Amino acid sequence: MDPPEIRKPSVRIVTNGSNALPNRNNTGTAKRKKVRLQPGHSALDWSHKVVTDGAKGLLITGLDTLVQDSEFQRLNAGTVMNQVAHRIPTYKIRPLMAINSKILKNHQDYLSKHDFWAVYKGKVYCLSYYLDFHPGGIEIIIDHATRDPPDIRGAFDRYHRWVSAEKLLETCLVGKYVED
Ligand code: HEM
Repeated sequence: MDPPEIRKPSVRIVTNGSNALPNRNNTGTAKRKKVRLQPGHSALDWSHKVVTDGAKGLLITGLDTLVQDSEFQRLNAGTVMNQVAHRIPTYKIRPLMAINSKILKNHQDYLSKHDFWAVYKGKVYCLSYYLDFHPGGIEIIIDHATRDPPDIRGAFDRYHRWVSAEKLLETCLVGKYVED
């Protein structure tokens, strides 16, 4: 018996010649583009860093300048300042520290990336250490986090709604974002 005839699909697949995926795929999320991470920067390495350094509050940069910032002192008088002075990890401080756009801008050193904070769902996170672990690269986060308004929630959801940022950045929490 002759083998069944194999028919070519009638749908023509059109590419732009660079193997790029279309701008939006059928799940409604945006084009995916992974970067090559440095050795020691896998998701597993990040989980380890969170429970070691993060738990001790060591994943937060810029605290020395923060406590001297008069705008920060104005917004966070009393019990919060006390906890910061006692070096309580910021993710444990209650009520959360209040950060406005003026304070945030002093911690968005996107050229050296040594002190980089971003707003996600109304909370301020320190991404200085996480940036090198981000599978989508550093620039895309910096680009969105330095826009006005600064909340990266929309962009985040367009690329990976399924990722739990709150969990990944649990110990990178600086405080809550407040309007000026
Ligand atoms: C403006 C904000 C952000 C944008 C536009 C963005 C974009 C991207 C892109 C383009 C990728 C590569 C997608 C792929 O090919 O898999 C990616 C992957 C990823 N990003 Fe982001 N990202 C943002 C913020 C964040 C933040 C704050 C976190 C962590 C808390 C994060 C966690 C991840 C993870 C875990 C992956 C891997 C997802 C997977 O493999 O399924 N991203 N991101």
